[in-house]
Amino acid sequence: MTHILIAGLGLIGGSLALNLTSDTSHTVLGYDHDQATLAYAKDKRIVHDVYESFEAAVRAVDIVILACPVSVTCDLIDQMNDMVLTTDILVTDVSSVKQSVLQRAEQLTNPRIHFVGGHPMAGSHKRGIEAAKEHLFENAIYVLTKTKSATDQDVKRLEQLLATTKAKFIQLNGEEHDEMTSVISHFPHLIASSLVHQAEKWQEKHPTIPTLAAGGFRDITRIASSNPTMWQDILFQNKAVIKRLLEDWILEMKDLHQMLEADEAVAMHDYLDQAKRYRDGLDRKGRGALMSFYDLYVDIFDQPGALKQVVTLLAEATISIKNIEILEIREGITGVLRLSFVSKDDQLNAHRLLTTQGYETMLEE
Ligand SMILES: NC(=O)C1=CN([C@@H]2O[C@H](COP(=O)(O)OP(=O)(O)OC[C@H]3O[C@@H](n4cnc5c(N)ncnc54)[C@H](O)[C@@H]3O)[C@@H](O)[C@H]2O)C=CC1
Ligand SMILES: O=C(O)C(=O)Cc1ccc(O)cc1
Repeated sequence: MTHILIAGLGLIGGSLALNLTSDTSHTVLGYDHDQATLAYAKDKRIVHDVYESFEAAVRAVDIVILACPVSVTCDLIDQMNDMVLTTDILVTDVSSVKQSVLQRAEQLTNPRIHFVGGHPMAGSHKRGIEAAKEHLFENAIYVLTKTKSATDQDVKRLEQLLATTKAKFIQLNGEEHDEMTSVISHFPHLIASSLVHQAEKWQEKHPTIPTLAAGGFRDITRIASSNPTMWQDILFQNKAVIKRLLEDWILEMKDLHQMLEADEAVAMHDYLDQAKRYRDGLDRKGRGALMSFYDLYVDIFDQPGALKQVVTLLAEATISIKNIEILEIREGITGVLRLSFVSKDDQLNAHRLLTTQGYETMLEE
């Protein structure tokens, strides 16, 4: 029997708990500072038992998963270092930022603790245990980072433990991780929020702005609806990289301003074209750092009956859909469904099936 502690039973900790309890050889314990979260976790059997004391919980297990906000995770590593432990413990985390966590982990002097950094690169805009989902990490990239207190065997053990998540593991060092996640996750978050602020400011002049905010604006600002407390923590924990990206971004915006000022239409076209090429290529390169899928666009009419029809057709043909998004649709008017599939085969089979049924579809190549 492996005894596992999850410290921080929110969206990520709760989702991992749901995975780990599905294996009967695991006893999963939970620790959180929020009483209601502990009560919910126990009541819904998301964990086998809960603890109000972090130290008591650590003493009861062989493996600890730290799933609190990044700054709290750093403090918990320090607390574990001061504990007198009688058995070896494999410790990992789930933090979106790695260097600040690894810095603490590399300072560990407690010989009982073996630390492997972790980051499952999937989530949602929701927070808290009630949003936890067992399948949250399916096909997602799960980054692992070895520290000097851990062996390759520890990394393997963690991969085996987390195999039920169906995530894909890769190893990166902290610097690589923080630079890459800044580019594709943390910094875009800041920009999404700034676009929303811009819309809100312009709404003073044009009150109908929200009515016009259609597909493009909604697509690019979706992540601005995420948990502000968590993102504030991430941005400050990864401050050095974010500041560098922000400086580059400001220079690039100045270049764009200059192109308009000087009527450099060709340069602007090239800028947009180069972005389109790179963006189009991302989906073809298989799974990115955040997941990429094989997409199919389908024209539909008259929601929600039409949506049900498409989903039923695909379900009957056992083609599984990973994600559905409705783009720019209003009741009773033509709309576009974006269906995402995990494999190229599913995408092509869905394309064939729906076109033979008379649907107008477009494959994202
Ligand atoms: N939300 C997302 O999409 C993703 C988040 N992460 C990382 O996962 C970690 C957790 O994020 P979420 O689960 O989304 O947040 P969450 O807000 O859903 O859960 C955090 C949990 O930690 C608990 N907590 C907070 N401070 C605590 C403290 N001092 N002592 C004990 N418990 C405390 C909260 O009560 C809550 O249950 C963060 O480090 C985040 O960077 C990683 C991948 C995706
Ligand atoms: O929903 C999205 O697009 C996300 O960006 C989810 C997410 C949030 C934080 C992470 O560290 C990893 C993934």
